[in-house]
Amino acid sequence: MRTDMLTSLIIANTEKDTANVKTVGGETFEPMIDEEIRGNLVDAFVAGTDSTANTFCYITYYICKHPNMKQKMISEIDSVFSNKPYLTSDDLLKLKYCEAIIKESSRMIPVTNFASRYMTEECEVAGYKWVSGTMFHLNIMGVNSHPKIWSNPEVFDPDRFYNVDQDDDKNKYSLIIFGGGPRICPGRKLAMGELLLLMASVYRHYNVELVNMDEPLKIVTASANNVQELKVRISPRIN
Ligand code: HEM
Repeated sequence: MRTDMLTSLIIANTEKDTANVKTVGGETFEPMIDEEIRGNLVDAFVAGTDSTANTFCYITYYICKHPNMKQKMISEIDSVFSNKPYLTSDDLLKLKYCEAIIKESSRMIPVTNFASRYMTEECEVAGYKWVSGTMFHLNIMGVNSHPKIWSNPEVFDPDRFYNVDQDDDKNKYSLIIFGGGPRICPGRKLAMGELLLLMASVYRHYNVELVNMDEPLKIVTASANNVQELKVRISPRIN
């Protein structure tokens, strides 16, 4: 069997031998019908395209504004590429400074400002009782720029995430670009892999510069923070 997403959706919960129904802990799981498979694919395209494309624009903007950091990133990319024609998934794990840049760019401008939760039961949050039917909006932008959590939150500084313990509480709960809990973004690992590969592939071969270094990033905020325009000058690198 191939391991692509469509195959995985088609064979999900399919017993290979006889029956098409699987029972786990008394619950029955059946293969998805075509509409469900289509729905999952549409979800992935809708949630996974603009999010990653916009994040790549934020990254481009911030590193072009900070030439020293850009140079450090390029040195890392060159050292991991070495003389290889392409990168493996293991190589991507070595791009620690690039990963820090992705996180810091997303902290400065998250793709979405809010994640929402609808309470189906009465609950207690922050010492208050809330009735069933309450809708909570998690303020992602607010958390990612909270001065109690981040020193100088308005300053772009990838070192916040470079060579630090990724599992400490601050990293786990204070940077919520992908949401959290059972509804956390299911595409987060794919998105990180895509962004690392794109950064490495572009900056290995090209110089990218902002056409106008003084122009602020033009963003239109709807459900996502969409980059309206980002003019860059691209030229081949001379190695
Ligand atoms: C940089 C890229 C991305 C960012 C910043 C991002 C961010 C988010 C956020 C904040 C949520 C809400 C999570 C929550 O409510 O706790 C979400 C949900 C979701 N994302 Fe992503 N995402 C990205 C890429 C992707 C990709 C590549 C895919 C799929 C291929 C994807 C598929 C989804 C889906 C299906 C949901 C809804 C999950 C649910 O409601 O159970 N996302 N994403």
